[in-house]
Amino acid sequence: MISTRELTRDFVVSRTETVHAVRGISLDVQPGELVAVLGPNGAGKTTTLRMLTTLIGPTAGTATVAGYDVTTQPGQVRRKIGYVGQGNGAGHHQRAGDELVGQGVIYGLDRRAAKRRTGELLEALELTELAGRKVSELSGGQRRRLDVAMGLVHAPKLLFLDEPSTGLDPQNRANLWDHILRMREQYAMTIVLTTHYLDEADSMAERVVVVDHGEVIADDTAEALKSRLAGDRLALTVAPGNLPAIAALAEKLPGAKEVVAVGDELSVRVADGPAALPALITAAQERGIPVAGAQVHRPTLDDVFLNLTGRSLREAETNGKAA
Ligand SMILES: Nc1ncnc2c1ncn2[C@@H]1O[C@H](COP(=O)(O)OP(=O)(O)OP(=O)(O)O)[C@@H](O)[C@H]1O
Repeated sequence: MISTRELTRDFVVSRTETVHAVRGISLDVQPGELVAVLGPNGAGKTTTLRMLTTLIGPTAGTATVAGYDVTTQPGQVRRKIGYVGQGNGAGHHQRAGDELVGQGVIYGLDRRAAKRRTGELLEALELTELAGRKVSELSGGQRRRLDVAMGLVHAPKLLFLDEPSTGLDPQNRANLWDHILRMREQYAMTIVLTTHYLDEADSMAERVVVVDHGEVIADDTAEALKSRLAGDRLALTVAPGNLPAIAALAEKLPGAKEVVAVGDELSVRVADGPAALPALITAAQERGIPVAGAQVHRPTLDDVFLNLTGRSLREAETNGKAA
């Protein structure tokens, strides 16, 4: 569905400064995949999406989207894809239903087909009762759902969503996601989205592409990334006097690293927490070391990012760091 090779985009900001926003991204997306592109502010996510949706051209490299080349066949690409940008495009004084019909006509549907499609989408996104409302009168969550409908009016098989849930409260985020996943089933779509919500990428996407400083630094399922790059952390509570002995046992666990004792707790990073924990407790019992408490902490995608870059994605977000 998507194939890029060394896709690159520079922005010349002044005679002395060029921003290397995207530095040679090679990516393949198969039909039906749901891919989340994750990275801190300024990582190059939006720029990549803008190239794939033909809004801007690459400086170098190639990209084929839905069978067409983004540089030489942008018109064909646009007809095949849907794009929901950040803070999207519905006109504020238009009525929601009219906006959708108008969008359908722009995409070449005749008025009747556009109205039929509008009815279908309004229903699927639970907006039917709001069709007569002006866009400016919709809530943030409703407006975002309308944005998604706008991107789907011409029934694309490939949908790009740029930070679809940014600015929504948790309830509206969950609701938007319900709708997106339902639409995906209904229309058998491939979806590529950008997000900086770690939990969202983790739970929704089957595949996570981590981008930093304009490059892909990891690309796999969230589960695989977490177990390969971060591992689980075991935390055992024992009497302080027993910490050295239990630390020695922890060192022998498969894939053990970062063995740290703090207070009465021993922490160790292992490849497979649920398997390692009973093994460690058994070994402790055999040596007569009582274990007062034990927990397995599964890693987050933030642990993965930290592991890859030495920075936390959350910190990078808070500081608003740019590439
Ligand atoms: N039109 C432009 N002119 C100059 N620099 C740009 C332009 N668009 C983007 N950039 C720069 O390119 C880099 C990548 O920006 P991009 O918007 O792709 O990041 P992002 O990962 O989408 O970030 P965010 O999560 O904040 O949306 C940033 O340093 C940004 O300042």
